Amino acid sequence: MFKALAKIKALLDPRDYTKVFVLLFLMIVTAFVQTAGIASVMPFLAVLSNPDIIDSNIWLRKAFDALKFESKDRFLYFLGTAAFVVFVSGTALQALTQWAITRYSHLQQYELSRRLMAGYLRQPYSFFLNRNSGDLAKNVLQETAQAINGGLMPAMRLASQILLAGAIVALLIAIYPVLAMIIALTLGSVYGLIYLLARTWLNKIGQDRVRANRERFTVAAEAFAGSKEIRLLGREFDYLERYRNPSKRFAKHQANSILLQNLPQYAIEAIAFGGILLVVLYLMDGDGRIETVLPLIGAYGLAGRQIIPAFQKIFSSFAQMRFNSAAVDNILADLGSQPDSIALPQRGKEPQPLIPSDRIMLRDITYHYPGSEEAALKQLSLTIQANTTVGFVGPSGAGKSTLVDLLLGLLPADKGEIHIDDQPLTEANTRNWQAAIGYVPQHIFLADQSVTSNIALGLPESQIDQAAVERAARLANLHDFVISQLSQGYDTIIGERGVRLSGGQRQRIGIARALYRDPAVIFFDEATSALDNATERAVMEAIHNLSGTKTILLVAHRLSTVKPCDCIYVLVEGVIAEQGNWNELIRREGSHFQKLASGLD
Ligand SMILES: Nc1ncnc2c1ncn2[C@@H]1O[C@H](COP(=O)(O)OP(=O)(O)OP(=O)(O)O)[C@@H](O)[C@H]1O
Repeated sequence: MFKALAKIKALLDPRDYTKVFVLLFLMIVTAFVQTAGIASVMPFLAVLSNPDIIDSNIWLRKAFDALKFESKDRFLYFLGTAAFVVFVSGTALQALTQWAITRYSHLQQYELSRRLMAGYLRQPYSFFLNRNSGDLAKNVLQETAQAINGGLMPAMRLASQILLAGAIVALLIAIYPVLAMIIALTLGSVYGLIYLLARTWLNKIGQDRVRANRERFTVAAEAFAGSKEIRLLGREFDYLERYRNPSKRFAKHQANSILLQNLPQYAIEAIAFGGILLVVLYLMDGDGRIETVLPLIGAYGLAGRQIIPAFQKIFSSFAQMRFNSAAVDNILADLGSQPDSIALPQRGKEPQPLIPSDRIMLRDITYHYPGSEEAALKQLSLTIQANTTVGFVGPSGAGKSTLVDLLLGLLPADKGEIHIDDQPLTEANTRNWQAAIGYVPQHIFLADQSVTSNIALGLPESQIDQAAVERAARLANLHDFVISQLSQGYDTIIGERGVRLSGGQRQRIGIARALYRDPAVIFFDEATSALDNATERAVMEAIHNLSGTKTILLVAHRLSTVKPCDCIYVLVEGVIAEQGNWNELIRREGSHFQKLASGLD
């Protein structure tokens, strides 16, 4: 139990701990006032059934005299009104507590999902290589709600109901100890027994719920991302089947946990009804005087009305916390310590670009992908002179994209160093290095936004420099197309993943995006493969025109793309096999480059 509470504490924003104490204070006051409401009915019923009790009962006499009442009838009205006011205050306080708990919990849900999202965004790039994006989105959007609604909320409710039930039981003990003990023990043991029996099962279905949810999100994300291929292959039914099983398991577990939470209520209601009849008979069996019995019955009736739901809520909170402990664990695992995390850049505070003026140097770089035995890069060393254009070619799987990702500061080398001029690339200056870079990847990510927003990706509209957008679009050979063929020019929305554009147009948006910041170093990773020959020639001409003023690194399959490069590196199985300019390499007999040129490698 303490472990569960410690986990729930870890879900909270530490800045909000004091609010938990305020809530606890509110709960204590509520429990006290509600119990006072129950107790306050006793003097009223005692006087109602026998007005002469005012003379014989010392407390009633004192109150009657102190408040200077003259008639017993008026005193009775006063007692009734007082009981009503205290009772209503208790109920109002209960409503206030529930409101505060609900509001606090929902704000914590927002805060938790924001913290988790920030945590993910801070993760190193290698984290995303091993995680499913559908799973991450599900954790941020849905599982945080589950952890709060099924972990934090019930824990709060548990505290408030334990306080209330405790206070009522204490009152009942003060009135009639034996009966109070019987009631507390009966309720406690019925609920306790059901909980003990269901505990392990709740754990099991809670864990499977998390698994089933992950599976159904992954299948749904795959089905929509691959809708084209799935349709062509006619695999819709297979995807539906793959979705059906986890989806059904998920629904079943949710329903079963709710059913279990409510199940004892029905049994307890029957027991309670019989119990009240027994209490009445038992009390009447004593001295049997109505003025003694009626206040007790009244107090027990009201207490029962409060205590049974309180026990029910205590039980359902325990059950809910047990069922959702796997969801809480799942969030905490990702929220936990993130030793590799990188601080997010502050808004409006662009890091100072780290621009190479002399060279970019790699020394003895080795890199293994996580879980992979074979190194993708093996003791690779090379020097790129600043403001030159270099090309990387090589057979598929040779390590070209891996080399680019290391140079981009996205993957950390296992061994070796990268130097920008004389500065080693470290965690501290990676953001500065990245601020100097423009990157066009193999697969361009496009947002379902306007052309302008895609070129200035992620920037708020007010901060977009439209002149820079157009300059970049002209360089990428995109401007004429946007102006003449898109109905709303740069404001045209291009659809999810750019579905309303051709492959070549998408790639040109990617190129314009890389050029938008007017970077000093530009990486093209197979960036022109989707362009037709004429467009590629035009784009490459524009890019090569930048050489001399910028450092340009090109990864290419089409050898013609790297022909004008100052230096071409041939990568084979993670090492630089050959290097030189086009003329040198093409003349080398039996070289890898010759094989690549003739299409044999
Ligand atoms: N995320 C990953 N996890 C494990 N291994 C990977 C991962 N990405 C790439 N690899 C492996 O690393 C090696 C180099 O891959 P890389 O993508 O760098 O090659 P490439 O030269 O760019 O190939 P291509 O020209 O086909 O794009 C390959 O053997 C590949 O299987």
